[in-house]
Amino acid sequence: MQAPGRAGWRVLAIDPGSTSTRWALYVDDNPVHEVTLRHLDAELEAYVRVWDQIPYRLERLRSSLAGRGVRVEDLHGVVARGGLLAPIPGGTYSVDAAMLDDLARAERGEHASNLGAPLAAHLAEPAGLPAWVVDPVSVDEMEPVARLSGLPGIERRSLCHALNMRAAARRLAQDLGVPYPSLRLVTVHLGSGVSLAAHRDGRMVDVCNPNDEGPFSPERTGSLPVTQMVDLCFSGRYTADELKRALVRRGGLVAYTGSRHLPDVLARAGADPEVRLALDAFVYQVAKEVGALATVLEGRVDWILLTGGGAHAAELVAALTERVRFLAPVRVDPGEHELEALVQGALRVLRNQEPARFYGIMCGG
Ligand SMILES: Nc1ncnc2c1ncn2[C@@H]1O[C@H](COP(=O)(O)OP(=O)(O)O)[C@@H](O)[C@H]1O
Ligand SMILES: CCCC(=O)OP(=O)(O)O
Repeated sequence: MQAPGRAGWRVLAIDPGSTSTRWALYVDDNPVHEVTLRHLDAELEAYVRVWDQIPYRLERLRSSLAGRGVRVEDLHGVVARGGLLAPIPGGTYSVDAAMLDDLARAERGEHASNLGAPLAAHLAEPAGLPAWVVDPVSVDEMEPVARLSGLPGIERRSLCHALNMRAAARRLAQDLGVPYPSLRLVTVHLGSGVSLAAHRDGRMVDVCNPNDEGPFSPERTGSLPVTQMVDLCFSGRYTADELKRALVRRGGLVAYTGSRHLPDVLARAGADPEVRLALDAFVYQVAKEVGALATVLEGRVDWILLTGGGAHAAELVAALTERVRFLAPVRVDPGEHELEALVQGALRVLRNQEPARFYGIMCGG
């Protein structure tokens, strides 16, 4: 691997989302460029599968990089958001054939983050550079006791906003001047989906998967009463795909209020009792899950950490804090910082602070 030289480590980070591809160039810990490329529905709907978007997004990335004068051959590596991979421990993973194979098949689901590894590899490989993903959404460090659902054959799945929750946990540890593994934390990612995790000994020993369970979110239902759900499945009103989409994209706050945007919901809550009830129920359910994860940590919680875009909403944060502060002090670290978290993961490898892991080896490939 190339040495950093006087100019420092130059890392390109890529974060593909459902309606955008964001990229950033960092030199060491400092951002030089941060760019969001927007993708219109009309541009993406031509692609049947998420994987089919690779040439289109790659072309947009290449021309945006060229427009800013960024040359791939001047970099030390390319890092991207990981996708719906096999359940693996957290860390920085080299993009390898087994990973690309898994993402191309998308057996664990279609998600824009599945594009991170192939985009990074397409840019890095011709220049002989390493490509990595960091803390993908499928990070799984759950204990055996957390996996049972109550029905043999259905296991709880560890899917969550691992990258942002772990990065916020590391920032908290750094600010406190203690190692991250020494902290017992409950983290809450307040995004369009709400993920939670209990952290102990540097591992997320239980998580709340926003697509399957826990509180409702700005656009997801979370847990539902199971017998009523069975009736809905057999009502003939939806195909399986339609129902899944409704649960993860059109459930929760947007279903009750017509909006998935917290500032909008908060602004209307004063005058509209139904919106107020939906907002109160959202806060109630998130707080209830914080309490559940506090019991995973036997009540010994050092901090409750609120992060994600929703943590910018002061009224929401105040209401949530009011309900959970009896458990532990609450720290607010708003925003997603995913590009920065990706770069930090790459830098830990470049600086030999952590080895890169190999997906194929981890998954027995
Ligand atoms: N600056 C902000 N102030 C208040 N609410 C915000 C802010 N940014 C995002 N949100 C809200 O947080 C929720 C999650 O949004 P976002 O962070 O964009 O999530 P995602 O990336 O998961 O779609 C949305 O309801 C959004 O309206
Ligand atoms: C599946 C957990 C991660 C997640 O929900 O990501 P998005 O909010 O980006 O869909």
